Amino acid sequence: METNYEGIWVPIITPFSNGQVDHPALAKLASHLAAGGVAGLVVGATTGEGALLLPGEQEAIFATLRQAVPQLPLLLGVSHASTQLAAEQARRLSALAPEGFLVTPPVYVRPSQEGVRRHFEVIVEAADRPLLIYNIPYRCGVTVEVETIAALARDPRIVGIKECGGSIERLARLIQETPLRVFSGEDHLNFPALCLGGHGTIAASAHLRPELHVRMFECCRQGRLAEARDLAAALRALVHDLFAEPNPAPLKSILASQGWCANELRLPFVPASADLAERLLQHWAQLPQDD
Ligand SMILES: O=C(O)C1=N[C@H](C(=O)O)C[C@H](O)C1
Repeated sequence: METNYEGIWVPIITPFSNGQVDHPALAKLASHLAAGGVAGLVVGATTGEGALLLPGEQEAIFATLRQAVPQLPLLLGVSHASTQLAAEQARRLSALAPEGFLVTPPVYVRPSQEGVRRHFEVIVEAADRPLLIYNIPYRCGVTVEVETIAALARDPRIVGIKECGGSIERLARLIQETPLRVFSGEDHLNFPALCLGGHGTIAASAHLRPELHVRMFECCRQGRLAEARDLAAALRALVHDLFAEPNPAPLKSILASQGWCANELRLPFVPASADLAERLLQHWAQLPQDD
C-alpha cells in the first residue's frame, strides 16, 4: 500500500462491551470513517485507550481493522516507560506489517533529551518501519525538543511527528526546520496548523462528522481559507468540549448516544458527566448540515 503521510487521520476509539473489545462495533465505525474520507487510522493511541489494552488486544484490533478497511493505512501506537519494553512491543507488532508506528517518548521517567533520542533510535531499529514521533508532554511528562526531533529526522524511517505541544511557534519550527510530515494532535490547533503548512491532523474529534474535517483540510490545501475558517468555527465548540473532561470519555459518550458503541471505558477513565454529555449533543445538533 502506498502511504501518503498526510490528511485527516483518526486515532480510533476502542469500543468495549462488558469489558471486552467490541469488534463488530469497531469494524462498523472504521467503515463509517473510511466513507467520510479519512486518510488513515491509528490503533491503540491515547484515544484508543492504548495504555489500558491487555496483551494480544492491540493485535486483535489491528486484524479487525485490516479486514474492515483494507484500503486505509494503519499506524500502531507504542508507549512505555522502558525502552526495552517499547522496542519489544514494536518488534512484535512489526510482524503485522502496519504502515507505521506512532511512538511516544518514555512516559513517567522524565529522561534527558539524549535519553529520549536513544529511546526512539532503539525502537526504530527494532520496528524497521516508518515511525512518527508522538510529542504529548502533558501525558508523558517529557517534551521531545525540536533539536532532538531534527536529529532523529536524519533517519529516513522517521517520517513524521504528531505534535501536541500546544504551541504555534513549535508547529511552525517543526514545519520549517525539519523534513518531517507534521500532524497536529491538538484539535483546537488543527486549523492554524494546516494554515502553517502542516501535513494533516491526527484528531480524536474527527470521529464526529469526519467529512467536515476532510473538507477543512482540502480547503486549506487549495487556499480556500474563508471556507476552511468557517468550518473550523463551526467545529470549535464541539472540539472544545470534547476535551473538557479526559479524552476519550466525552467522545465515547456522544458516539454511544448515536449507537456506535457502548458508553464504556477502562478504568481509570470514567464516563463523561451528564452535563457535558448534554452539551456535546447540543453542539452536535448545530454542526452544518450536509450539502
Ligand atoms: O489518541 C490520539 O492520538 C490523540 N490523543 C490526544 C489526547 O487525548 O491526548 C488528542 C488527539 O485528538 C488525538
